Amino acid sequence: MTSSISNEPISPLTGVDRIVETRLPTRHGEFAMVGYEDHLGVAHVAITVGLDDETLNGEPVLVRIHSECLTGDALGSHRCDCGDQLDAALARIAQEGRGAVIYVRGHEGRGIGLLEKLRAYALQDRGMDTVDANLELGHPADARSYEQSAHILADLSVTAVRLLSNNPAKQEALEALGVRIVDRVALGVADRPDNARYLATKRTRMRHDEPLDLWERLLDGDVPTLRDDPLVQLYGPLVTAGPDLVIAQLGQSLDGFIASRTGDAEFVTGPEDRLRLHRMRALVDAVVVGASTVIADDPRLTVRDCAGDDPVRVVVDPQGRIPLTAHVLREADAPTLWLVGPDVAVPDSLPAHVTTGRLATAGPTDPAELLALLADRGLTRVLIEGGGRLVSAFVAAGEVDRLYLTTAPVLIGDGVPGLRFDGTDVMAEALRGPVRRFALGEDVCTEILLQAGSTS
Ligand SMILES: Nc1nc2c(ncn2[C@@H]2O[C@H](COP(=O)(O)OP(=O)(O)OP(=O)(O)O)[C@@H](O)[C@H]2O)c(=O)[nH]1
Ligand SMILES: [Zn+2]
Repeated sequence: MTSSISNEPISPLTGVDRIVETRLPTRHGEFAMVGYEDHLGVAHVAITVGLDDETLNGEPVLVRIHSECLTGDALGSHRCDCGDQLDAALARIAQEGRGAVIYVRGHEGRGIGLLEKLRAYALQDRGMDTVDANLELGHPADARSYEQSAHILADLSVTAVRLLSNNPAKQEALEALGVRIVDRVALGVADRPDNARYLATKRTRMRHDEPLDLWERLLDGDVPTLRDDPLVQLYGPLVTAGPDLVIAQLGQSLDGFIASRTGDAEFVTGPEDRLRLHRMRALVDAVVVGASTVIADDPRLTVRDCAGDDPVRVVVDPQGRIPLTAHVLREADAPTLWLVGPDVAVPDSLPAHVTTGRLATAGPTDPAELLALLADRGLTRVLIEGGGRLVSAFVAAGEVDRLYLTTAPVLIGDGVPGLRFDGTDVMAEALRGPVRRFALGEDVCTEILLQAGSTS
């Protein structure tokens, strides 16, 4: 039992009156707003964008039918996901440039009213789930009717809908009222600790969709409009950056070392930062390291801690120093591009996953030249992963768009330094950029926007 929705075709007797039109500037942009009154005297609003366009012509329109929820929408309650969904729906529609949010009043508490919903909350505080709480109070699990929504859609000349909802029963109820729904678009917002049980109940007992994995969505290039989700905040800009992107990263101690003086770099930063690194690998075409890093750490450079494809592993090795036993040369778990200087003798028979390329000199590699070499091979989204010298060269050359420095709460005292480049005499000339900070377990990852080219 998921709804008490009437299957009656929509009738003019239960129609809505269009009362007023105005505009609504919001942080998502400006919307048109239409106020309606239904036959019971309840007011509803449609918040729309791009619908006055003559070209609408039967095109499916992105629509959110949003049930009033004072606690979630207005008070920001985390007991439910309504506030996040409303925000995400407005953002999505604004982004698409066409669509409507129909805000249905009288739907409070799945149609049982505000005070009854609060009574249901009180029962849930004592352990009952959201369905049983409604039943215990003598209500159906879902008491909503969608007739006013169907009428409002008709009034807006929307004849085909892409419904933003995770609730198949809502789609069925609207279809029973004659609304043509061509697609149901998931409105994925992240679960929160406070609403996890409620959302789980909606999934198991009310047929709501399973949550979308945010990371999988980001990998697909889809950036959900969850402004306060750390995953979206940290990786969203990398997903939307387009085909050309150079990022660099280092994990270091609070006193600025990436390894001890013996070169031991194991566990400088914690597991959360390691996951961050694997995610960044998954978002680029190529991950670039210097020969010293391969010699010291023998890294695999693959994506293992999260879903995602392995990037091409690029080793910058102008003097041909890395051993043939290095993991990246020996193991075919991902393609490797081994870049060596003009005079380095490369063995004839290298494993099939290894390609070689020639650098112009045996001296320090010019970052711009290296990026051009990678671009020639179609590798235009690049992560400079380490070590300190390579990252420093890229930063100093002004070739890094975003630098990620994770600092761990550990003092090494002496060791392999992180960033070192020709400094400035006065602080006013020091390299700065807009920063964002992300707490990763005990570590702090600082992102600095360096805007490639700004320092050269
Ligand atoms: N009775 C009751 N209503 C609740 C509870 N939590 C949220 N609501 C109401 O549920 C309504 C929203 O319904 P949901 O089940 O969250 O979502 P939906 O509209 O069916 O589906 P989506 O389109 O995916 O959002 C709002 O009116 C909320 O006030 C609860 O524990 N009990
Ligand atoms: Zn709610």
